[in-house]
Amino acid sequence: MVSSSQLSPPASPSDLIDQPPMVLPRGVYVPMPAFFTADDEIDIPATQRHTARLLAAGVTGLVVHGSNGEAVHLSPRERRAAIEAVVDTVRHDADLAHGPVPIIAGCSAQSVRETIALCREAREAGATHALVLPPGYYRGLMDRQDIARYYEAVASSPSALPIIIYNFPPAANGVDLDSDLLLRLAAHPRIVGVKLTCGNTGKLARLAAEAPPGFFVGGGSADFILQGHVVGGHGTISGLANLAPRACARIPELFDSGRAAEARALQHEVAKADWIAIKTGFLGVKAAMPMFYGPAEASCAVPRLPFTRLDENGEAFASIRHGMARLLEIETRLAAEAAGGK
Ligand SMILES: N[C@@H](CC=O)C(=O)O
Repeated sequence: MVSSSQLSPPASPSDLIDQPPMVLPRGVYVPMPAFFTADDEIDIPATQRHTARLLAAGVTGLVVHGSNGEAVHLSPRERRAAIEAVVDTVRHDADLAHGPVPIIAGCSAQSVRETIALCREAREAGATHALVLPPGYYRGLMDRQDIARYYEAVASSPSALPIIIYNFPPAANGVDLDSDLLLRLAAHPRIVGVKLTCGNTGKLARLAAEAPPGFFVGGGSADFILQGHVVGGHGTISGLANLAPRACARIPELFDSGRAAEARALQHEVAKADWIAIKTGFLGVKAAMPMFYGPAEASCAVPRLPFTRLDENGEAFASIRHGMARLLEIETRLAAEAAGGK
């Protein structure tokens, strides 16, 4: 799924300073869950297993510490450990024939200073980009100028990584950046993309039309991959791709090869399953891991307190079992086809 050779291999932290921002290739980016051991520590082997499986599925890039990754539950030391586990797997992946993989770290904080510090730590751990929510805690005191100042100051710091704006209003106290502000920010040379979890495909179309070349306009949920692609978006950064990376990638491929009806039919299935993932959030994605990857991954379903794993006899779990069954069939078929084609 990587379609660009513009990326250089993961560099040592000092190499990344002063380099031009890496352009994100079109494709499927996966915001990974955080995995915990029975002792509530970061589960490095589970993190690496999942990284390897996503790479084998051909995903374009990985996101550590997005909303699916329980970033707000992690200490700085744990954030670093998870990024390093992913970076290490990517660097040593023997099957990685398709080139370097962007590793995007969630680096959201409320002040410019703290956000830059998170970016610096993520860069030192090997991340290539930072995914940053607008600050929302003091929403009532902030105007557009403050939001613009926040992003431009972070992006201008030599310590920061290239920035991807994370427009997800429910996670930012309702702050929803419009296309005028996003286009202003896209002009900054180190603000290199946006994840639109707001689901506003009109905004997505305006950005695809008017953002500078190389600015990545990504949908932020799997339920509008086709809609975003048709209007010129560059891909998706979607939690559902943890479970069905091949189905997510297949939608634009079908469309581009002139099979629009099949692309639409697949998008319908993905959107139905994604609605379950949207309603159950990271708990649902985690709960579905053993369904998609086998009972040995049951420990992956465990979140950090105050959350608890979904009750296997409860309604939410039943909705996952039923609502994702068709997607599981499709993903299994696509995986078999890929294996057969090798
Ligand atoms: N629905 C979103 C949630 C966070 O951005 C996703 O799919 O990742």
